[in-house]
Parts: sequence; C-alpha cells; structure tokens
Amino acid sequence: MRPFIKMHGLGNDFLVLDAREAPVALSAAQVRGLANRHTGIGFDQLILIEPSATADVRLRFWNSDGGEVAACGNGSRAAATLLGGHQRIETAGGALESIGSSEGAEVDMGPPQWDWQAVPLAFAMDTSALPLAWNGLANPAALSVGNPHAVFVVPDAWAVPLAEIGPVIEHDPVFPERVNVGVMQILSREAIILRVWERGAGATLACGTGAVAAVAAGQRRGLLADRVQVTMPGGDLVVTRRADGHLLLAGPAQVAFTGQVDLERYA
Ligand SMILES: N[C@H](CCC[C@H](N)C(=O)O)C(=O)O
Repeated sequence: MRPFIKMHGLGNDFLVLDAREAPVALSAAQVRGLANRHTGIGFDQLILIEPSATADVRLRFWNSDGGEVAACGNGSRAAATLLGGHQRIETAGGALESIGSSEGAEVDMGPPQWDWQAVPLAFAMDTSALPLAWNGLANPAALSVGNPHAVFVVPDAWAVPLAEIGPVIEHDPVFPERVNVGVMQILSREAIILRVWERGAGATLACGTGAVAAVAAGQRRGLLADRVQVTMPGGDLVVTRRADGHLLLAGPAQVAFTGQVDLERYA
C-alpha cells in the first residue's frame, strides 16, 4: 500500500504521490484505472513528486487519459502548497519557482513561447491568430506554457458548446501533440472569464496553464493589463506578467483527503 494525497485547485483535482523516498513506476493503464471516478480514486491529473538533481523537487504529470504531459499549473501550485516555502521545481516543461503558503501558492510559469514549433503546430502560421476556424470559433492564439494551448476570444464564454467543439479542436492534426482549448471572454483589461477543454482530461473546473495562456494571448493582442483576474467555473486565479516577461500564477490549493492505495491493483 502507498500513501496518497487528494488535492484540488478550484476543483481541478489531483492525486498526489510523493516518490522522493520510494520510486513509483506507472503505466498509462494504471493511471487510467486510478483516474476512474467510479472504480478508482478519480482525478483530472496525477502528480508525482520525485527527487531532482537540478532543483529541490521534480514534478511529473499525467492526465486522466493516461498520457504523461510536461506542465500543469494548478498541479504545480498544489504540490508547492504541500511543500511550502520557496521551491525550485524541475518539470519536463521547464524549471519553475514557487512560493507556497498554507492556503495556496504562486508559481512562476516562465515566459510564454510563441514560436509555432514550440506550441507545436504542424506547419508555420501566425501564432497570434491562426487563420483557422472550427464551427464558429475562429483565429485562436496558439502558444506553449510548457504545454500546448489554443485560446479563442469569444463574446460569451458560457455560451460556447465546449463539450462538442473541444474534442474536435483537441484532436485536429494541425496540433501534432493535441492541444488544450480555452475560450476567453474579456470583461475588462484586468478581468476575464475562461473555460478550458483540457487535452487528455476534458472540461475541468479550472486550468492553471490555461489561465496563463489566455492572459498571455490577451496581453499579446494589447487587450489585457499586466495583472489579470481569471474567473473559471471553479473560481478565480490571478495571472501577473513580471517585468522580465515571466507569468506568475497564483490562487488557492487545498488537500481534500489522504489515504492508502494499492497501485498494483490497477496494473
Ligand atoms: N491537460 C493539460 C495538463 C493539465 C493542465 C491543467 N490542469 C493545469 O492546471 O495547467 C495538458 O495536457 O497539457
């Protein structure tokens, strides 16, 4: 049996396993089994905390579909909340820094990456506004914040049929590694509403990298200030652009419960 911690950031929920003392090897099938909300523990993402040779800790992330991914903003904040204090974090999507407190954490998610090959896209396009449309959603920004995002500016975020259109865009071959799909309604230069269809997890109550990507997209178009409140179905995050171009993600993260799990049962 292995101890686990169930956490969430505004309802974007995580199974956290601390593998710094004892390594954990996970198959995609095991992750999918653990993610099942009826026969497993249930989560949007699984987070593994591992030792790091280059930072204080290494974080690895898996979506509920079993795929390992390089970034998870809310997941990084949840781990940072657990770890507390100032942490240097190694991830496959880049090095992060966090300041944790008992209620939540702020994570430096680094600068957004706008090169089409960094997103990645299947061919060169203007990433500030792709010349593409899907069922009425058109001209998204495309960028990486350690993971790929397409962000659409829409007049009413709540009116978008995300469950129908999200998977179509997620799996479009123009995104060779698939993509997280955000629909952003701009309320003012300091406030947006955002809903996200997440690659490998579907519609979530909040998405940290999605919030960072949406604010970066709005800032690139000259529509948003340096500090923006991002209202998502699960609550509010704050994204701040620092003078060096790094984007800081702040908001609450909580422990829901702890337990023991037999990982072999899901192999
Ligand atoms: N679905 C994302 C990973 C989790 C992102 C989200 N939960 C966050 O807080 O950033 C992806 O496949 O890149």
